Amino acid sequence: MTARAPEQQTDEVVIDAQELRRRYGTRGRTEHEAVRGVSLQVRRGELFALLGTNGAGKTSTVELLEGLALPHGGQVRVLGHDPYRQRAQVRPRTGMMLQSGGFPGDLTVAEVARFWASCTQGAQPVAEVLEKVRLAHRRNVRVKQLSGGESRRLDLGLALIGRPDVLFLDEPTTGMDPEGRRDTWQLVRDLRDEGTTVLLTTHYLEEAAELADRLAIMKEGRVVAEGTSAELVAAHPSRICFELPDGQSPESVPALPGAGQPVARGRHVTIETGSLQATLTRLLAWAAETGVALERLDARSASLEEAFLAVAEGRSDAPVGSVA
Ligand SMILES: Nc1ncnc2c1ncn2[C@@H]1O[C@H](COP(=O)(O)OP(=O)(O)OP(=O)(O)O)[C@@H](O)[C@H]1O
Repeated sequence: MTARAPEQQTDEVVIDAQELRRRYGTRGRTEHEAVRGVSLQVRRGELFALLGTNGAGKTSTVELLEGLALPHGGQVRVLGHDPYRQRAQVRPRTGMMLQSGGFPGDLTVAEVARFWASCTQGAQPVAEVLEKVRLAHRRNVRVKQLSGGESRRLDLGLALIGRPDVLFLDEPTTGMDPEGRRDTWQLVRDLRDEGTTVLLTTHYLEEAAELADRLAIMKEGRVVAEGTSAELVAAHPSRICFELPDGQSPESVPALPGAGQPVARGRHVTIETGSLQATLTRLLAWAAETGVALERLDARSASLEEAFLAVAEGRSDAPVGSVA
C-alpha cells in the first residue's frame, strides 16, 4: 500500500459532484436509476478510485463526470465548469480512457495515435506517448491484431496525448498481464506525481490499494463508503488464528483486550479484535506462561478486499467521509 504526501496535491477541488442522479429509460417499467445521489470531490493532484460490484453505477457516474451524459439531478463541475454544457472549456484539459476505444481495426497503432493527436490541442509527440505505454515496437501493427492488454495500453496512450490536467480511467488494466499492470500503475503514479488529477474505476482491489489516495465504494447507485484505504480497512476487525495442542480446551484461552469471544472449530481458534497489538501481546504472554504451543499462528489486519466485501454484502457501517 502506498502512502504519500504529494507536493503537487493542493486543496483545490477539481472534480466536484453533488447529488448526481442518472436514469436509463424514460417510461414505466423500463426506467432504472443507475446513479442515486452520488456526491464526491477530488482535489488537484489526487488519485481517486471508484470501486463497486458489477452494475453498481461506476461507469454511469464517470460518464457524468466526463460530460458524456447529462445528469437527471444534481450537478457536476470539473475544473470549475459544467463538463456537459461547457464542453469547450473542459474537454481540452481532460483525458478519457473509456472501457472500449472503438477505433477502426484496420488502422495501425501509429495511425490511430497520429489521428487522435491531430484532433487534440497541444498533443505530445506520438512516438513519446507510444514509448510511455510500451507500444513503440507495435507501432505498425493493425489495431485489430493487438492483444486485449495492448488495446488497453493504446487507449491509455490516447487519453494521455493532450497532457490532460484531469484523467478519467475506466478499468484501465482490465486484460493486462501482471507486468503490463505494474507498468501502467507506475505510469499513473508518475502522472499523478506530476500533478495530474486521476479518477479511475477498477475491479482490482490491489490496484486501488496500491494507487489511490482516496477511494469510494459504490453499491446500487450510491456511495456507501469513502476514505483512504487505511480508513476503510480500520473499520474492520483484525484476525488472529491458531491451533491448540490436542487436549487443550479453547475455554482455557483467557479474555483478551480488545477482542471478541474466541470461535473454536475443533483445535482451530479464530479471534477477531479491534486492537491487534494488545490482543496478540496478551495471547503470546498467556502461551508463554502456560507453555501452550500456538501452532500455525497467523495474525493479520483486515484487507481492503475484506472491507470491500463487507460493504458490498451490506455487513458494514464503513465510513462515508468527505473532502473537507
Ligand atoms: N445504456 C443503458 N441502458 C439501460 N441501463 C443501463 C445502461 N447502461 C448501464 N445500465 C444499467 O445501469 C446500472 C449501472 O451500470 P454501470 O455500467 O454504470 O455499472 P458499473 O458499476 O460500471 O458496472 P461494471 O463494473 O459491470 O462495469 C446497471 O444496472 C446497468 O445494467
